[in-house]
Amino acid sequence: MATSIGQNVLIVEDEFIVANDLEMMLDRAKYRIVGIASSVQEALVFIDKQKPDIVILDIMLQGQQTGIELAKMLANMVIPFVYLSANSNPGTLEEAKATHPYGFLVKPFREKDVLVTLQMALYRHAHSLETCIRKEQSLKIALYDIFSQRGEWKQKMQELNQLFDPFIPHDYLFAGLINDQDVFPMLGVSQIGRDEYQHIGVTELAGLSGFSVQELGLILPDFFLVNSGICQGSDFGSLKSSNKFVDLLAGTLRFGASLVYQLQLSQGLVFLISFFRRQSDGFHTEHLALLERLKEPLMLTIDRRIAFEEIDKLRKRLEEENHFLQEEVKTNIEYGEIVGASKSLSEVFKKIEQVSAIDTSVLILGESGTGKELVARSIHNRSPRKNKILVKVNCAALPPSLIESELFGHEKGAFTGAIERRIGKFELANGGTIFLDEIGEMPLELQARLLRVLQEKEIERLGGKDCIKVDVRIIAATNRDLEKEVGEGRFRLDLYYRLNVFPILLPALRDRKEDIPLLADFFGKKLCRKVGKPFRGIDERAMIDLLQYQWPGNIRELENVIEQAAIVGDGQGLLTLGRQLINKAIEPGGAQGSTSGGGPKTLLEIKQLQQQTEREHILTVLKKANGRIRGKNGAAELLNLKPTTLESRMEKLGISRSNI
Ligand SMILES: Nc1ncnc2c1ncn2[C@@H]1O[C@H](COP(=O)(O)OP(=O)(O)OP(=O)(O)O)[C@@H](O)[C@H]1O
Repeated sequence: MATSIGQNVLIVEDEFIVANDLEMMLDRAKYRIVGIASSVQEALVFIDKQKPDIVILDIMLQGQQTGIELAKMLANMVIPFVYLSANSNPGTLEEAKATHPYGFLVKPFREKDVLVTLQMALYRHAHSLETCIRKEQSLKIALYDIFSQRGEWKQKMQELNQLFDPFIPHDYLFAGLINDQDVFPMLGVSQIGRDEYQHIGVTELAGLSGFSVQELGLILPDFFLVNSGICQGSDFGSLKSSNKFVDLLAGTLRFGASLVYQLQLSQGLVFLISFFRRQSDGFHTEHLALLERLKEPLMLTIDRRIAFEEIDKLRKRLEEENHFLQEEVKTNIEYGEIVGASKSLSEVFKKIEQVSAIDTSVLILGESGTGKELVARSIHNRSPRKNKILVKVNCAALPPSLIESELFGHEKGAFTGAIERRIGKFELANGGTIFLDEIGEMPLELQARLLRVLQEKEIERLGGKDCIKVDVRIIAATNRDLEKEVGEGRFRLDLYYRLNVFPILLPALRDRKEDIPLLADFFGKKLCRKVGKPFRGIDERAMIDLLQYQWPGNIRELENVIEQAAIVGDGQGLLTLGRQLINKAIEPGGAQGSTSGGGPKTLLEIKQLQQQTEREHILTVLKKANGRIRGKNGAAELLNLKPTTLESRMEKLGISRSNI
C-alpha cells in the first residue's frame, strides 16, 4: 500500500479550526502539508506551485466556486482528491459523486478514518486505469523524443532503458535495427546502480565472455531468429540450448528470463528490443501487451529516425559534392579556354573532340604543367556527363595508407580511426567522371583494385561486404613514362592496356614555341587584371627571352613568370620580366619531352612568328565558329573581341572567308 511518508497534501478548507486539526493530524502521520487554501482560487495557486499528490477538500468554500468545481479541475489534472464535508444534502452528494472522488469523509471526522481514506485514495490512484493511460502516454511521448533527436545511440539506449524500467522491470536491455545500415546498431545497457549504467554491446560482451568480436558477430544473427514473446523458467532453458547467442549472453550475465519484441518497419527493416532478467519469472503478459500497444508509435518514430539519418547522409554527401563543385566553379573561371594554335595543340583539340562523346577511358600523357588537368576538364565538359560531377584525385598527394579509403570509401570500424562510414571518390563521382591525376604514383596493390573497377564497374568499401555498382568515366593522367614503369614492374601491364585505350599526348611548351606569344598575352591580360593593373602588351626584349627559354615547367612556369612580371610591373608601360630566364640542361626525367632548342633570334622573326600564330589562332577559332564572326558563339565572342576589331585584324593578317 502507498506510504504516507513525504506525500504532499493540500488542504482546501475555509474553517480554520478544522483545517488546523487536519494539519496536525497529517503532520503526525508524516504527510507534508503543502498549503491550506480557503477558496478555489487560492487552491489553484498552491496546485500550480506545489504539485500536491492528493487534495482534501471541503464542498462549501469562500468565494464564488465550490469544492465540486475544484474537484472537476483536479480530475482533469489527474490529481486524486477526497471530500471532507458536513453537507449531506442528497443533491450535493449526487453532484460530488459524479466527480469520481477517491473518498468522502463526513464532518466531524475521526483521525483514523481520515488516514485510512487518504491511504486508500493514494493506493487506488497509483493503480487507476486513468493513471496508467497517462503514464503510457508520457512513455510514448518520451520514446518519440528519444528517436526524434540526433545524438549518440549509446546515450539513447540509456534513456530507453530508464524509460522502460518502471513499465517492464529488467536487468538488461538489448536493442537495435536488424539491417545492413548502421543507423541503430545492436547495443546493450545494464543498470548497475541508481543512475549508473554499463553499456554491454557486442564488443563488451566479447570481453566478458572470452570470445572474440568476430566469433560473436557470427552467432549474433541467431538472436534475430528469436520470436517475439516471453521466455522464462524451463522455456528459457530450451531457448538457451537452441540459440547460441542467447546461451552465451545468459551464461555470461546470468540471466533467467527474456522478453523479446520484434517490430516490422517499412522497407523490410526490423527493430528488435529485448529485456533480460536474472530471476526466472520476471516477465508478465501485460509487459508484452504494453509493447503491442507501443507498436504503432514506435514504428512511426523509428521509421522517421531512419529517414532523418538518410537525409543526414544525403546532406553530408551534398556538402562533399558542393565542395567539389565550388572547386569546379573556381577552376572553370580560372582556366577559361585552352590557349594555343600550334599544330601539335590542334592535334590535341582534335583528339578531345573525338573522345569526349564516347564513354571511354582516356589517358593524358605529358610533362608537368603542360595542361593535362585542363584537357581532362575539357573532355568532361564536352561529354554527355557534363552536368554531373568531375571528381579529381591526386594519387601522388595522398598518403598510401589513405588512398584506398579515399577512392573506395570505408565502413564504420573498418580500421582504427574509421569512426563513421565514408563514401569514396568513386561513389561520389557516380554518373560523372573521375580524374585520376598522377596515376603513375598509384601503389601496385591498388592498381589491381582499380582494374577491377574498370572491368566490373563496381566497388567495395573498405571493411564492407557488398559490391556497389558505379557508373564512372575514368580519365587518368601522368607525367611518367608508363611503358617504362611497366617494364620496371612498377605499373601493371593489364591496367596500362585498360587505361591506354585513348592516349592524348600533350606537347612540351618548348616543342610548340609558336604558342608562347599567345599564351603570354593570355596570361598577361588575366594576371594584370588580377593584380588590378592595365595590360599594355609584352615588351619585345621580354618576348625574346620567353621564346628562347626552354620551359622545363611548361605552361605553369610561363604563367608564374608572367604573374611575377604583372606583380612587379608599374602598370604604366609594356610588361617586362621580373627575373632573368636562364636555360639549364633539361632533365630527361620530363616524361615525353624533347629538347629542341633555338627560337627566333631577331625582332623581325619574332614579329613574323607572332603574326603567324595570331593568324592560325584566328583561323582555328573561325573554324570552330563555322565561319561566323558575329553573334552568340561567333568568332568575335570566342576571342573576346569586338566584331569590328576582329574584322580589321583579319584584313591585316590577310584572312578571308575563303581561308576558312
Ligand atoms: N593551353 C593552355 N592555355 C591556358 N592555360 C593553360 C594551358 N595549359 C595549361 N595551362 C595552365 O597551366 C597551369 C598548369 O596546367 P595543368 O595543371 O592542367 O597541368 P598538368 O599537366 O595537369 O600539371 P601536373 O602534371 O603538374 O599536374 C594551369 O594553371 C593551367 O590553367
